[in-house]
Amino acid sequence: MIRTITPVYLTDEIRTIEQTVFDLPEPPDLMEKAGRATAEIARKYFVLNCDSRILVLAGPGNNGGDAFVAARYLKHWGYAVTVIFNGDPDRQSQDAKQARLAWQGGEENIYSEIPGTANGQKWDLIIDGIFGIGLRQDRPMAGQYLSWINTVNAMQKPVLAIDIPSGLGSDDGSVYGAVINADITITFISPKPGILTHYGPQYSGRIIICDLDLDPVAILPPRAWMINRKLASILLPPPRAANSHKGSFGSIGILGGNNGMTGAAILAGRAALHAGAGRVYLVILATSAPDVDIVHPELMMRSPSELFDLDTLDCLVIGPGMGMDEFTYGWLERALDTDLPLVLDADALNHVAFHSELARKLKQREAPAILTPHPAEAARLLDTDTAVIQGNRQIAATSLSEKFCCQILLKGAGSICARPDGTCFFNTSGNPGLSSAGTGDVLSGIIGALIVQGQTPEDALLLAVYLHGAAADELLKRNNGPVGMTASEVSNAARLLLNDWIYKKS
Ligand SMILES: NC(=O)C1=CN([C@@H]2O[C@H](COP(=O)(O)OP(=O)(O)OC[C@H]3O[C@@H](n4cnc5c(N)ncnc54)[C@H](OP(=O)(O)O)[C@@H]3O)[C@@H](O)[C@H]2O)[C@@H](O)CC1
Ligand SMILES: [K+]
Repeated sequence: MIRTITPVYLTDEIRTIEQTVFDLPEPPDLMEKAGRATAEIARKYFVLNCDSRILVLAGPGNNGGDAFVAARYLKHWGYAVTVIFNGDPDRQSQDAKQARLAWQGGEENIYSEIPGTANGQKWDLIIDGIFGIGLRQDRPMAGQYLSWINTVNAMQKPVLAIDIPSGLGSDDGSVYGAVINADITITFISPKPGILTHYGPQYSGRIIICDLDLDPVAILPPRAWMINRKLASILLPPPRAANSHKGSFGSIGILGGNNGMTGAAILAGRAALHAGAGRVYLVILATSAPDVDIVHPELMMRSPSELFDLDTLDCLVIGPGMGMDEFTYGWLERALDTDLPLVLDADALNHVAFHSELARKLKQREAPAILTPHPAEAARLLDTDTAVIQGNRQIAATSLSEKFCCQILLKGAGSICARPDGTCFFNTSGNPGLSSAGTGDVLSGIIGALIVQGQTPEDALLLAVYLHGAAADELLKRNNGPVGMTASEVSNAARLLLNDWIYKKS
């Protein structure tokens, strides 16, 4: 299954692939392919005509080499192209030098500075080839390159980034000084983690992958992949059999909703219903817990002990709005002692972070568990701070997975699903509309619902994360967000989408 989906490589891995290709008896000209592909994307995706003026920024390395090649093709196709380059020609690689000379061989000029900002009005497209995966993170960006990036961003013109928006860390998605704000990023060989997570989704715009006619998976087995529509469709449950019954779709228990937070448990419960669970048992811990959810009376209310006495449960979601008192500690301990698949969210994670005996139980249990921390919860679990988590989300997610021997979903822009074997998946759906209270509760309900319907916890997690983000994207399309998007709407939209996908309506 995994072989058919899109791999994601770290910079070192891309370098290994590149070196393997260069060591071939007759290596392909990767820079020529990369530059030409860039020019083709410019022509295809941006509104250009024969009068269009294109500004190409070429940096000192091979990203700049790609830019020179792109400039040559675009010029050849009739556009007015201006190239800016102020690197040291003597320090260019052989390929980049050749690309520059081929541009100059066409008697074209090279300028060392972007013409004054007043002239910024004249560009129809800006191509960013300043830095790619070779951006040094130990050297703060300064001087002319910092100024180029700020100048381009201030122009607010269409921007195509080559390989990765300049200034973005290709492995971590951090901002190193300043970052080009791109409309489209054409990325080579594989998408880089940095464009998929942290600040990447904000600055990369639409991502177009160009494999340069290589089969990277055959060269280097990947350790990370993208979660996209293609992967989601592979993971979908089959259409329901005509003679199915509620028992066919499993029973989920959800425990949370302490005083002041009953909504969290209700949201998770409703989401589990919408995602197709056959039976949903809900424990609302609040002293004034309602006997029934009037909107969804299908939810079966139970006390905690009644829940644990059920012999039909297939998965337990524990934590949404649960609170941190000693009783909840006890219920979590009891959950960890079951052999049910568990989804641990919110305060269940905080309990694990603060009580080493719970962490030990979690690590030692044989049944699977999924932990769904947001960055602050992840920081507590790793005993660090949020900035460290966000500074390298992939490392944080894999460290958590290793530490607790569980699957981890590190939430936030570009959510990461990590497995204890060190592999991980980057989600590509979702938008800032999800930044509101309750969306995490909905997600935990969806994950659990897919598990009780028979999916492996691994598959359920990937599909749930993508579905949850895609539901938010649907709401965005209909202008129900990002401002004011609610968790309940995400839950409803997820149901629509899941049915659409399973029954191939879209
Ligand atoms: N891999 C592949 O298979 C393929 C790769 N290709 C392309 O090559 C790109 C990678 O090229 P790359 O390795 O030359 O690095 P790149 O991003 O151009 O930057 C290095 C230059 O920037 C400089 N520099 C760095 N940090 C800096 C800072 N903070 N502030 C200031 N300067 C800084 C650094 O200076 P130095 O450290 O040497 O002093 C050096 O001059 C890749 O992204 C893709 O576009 C394609 O052609 C086809 C296949
Ligand atoms: K770039």
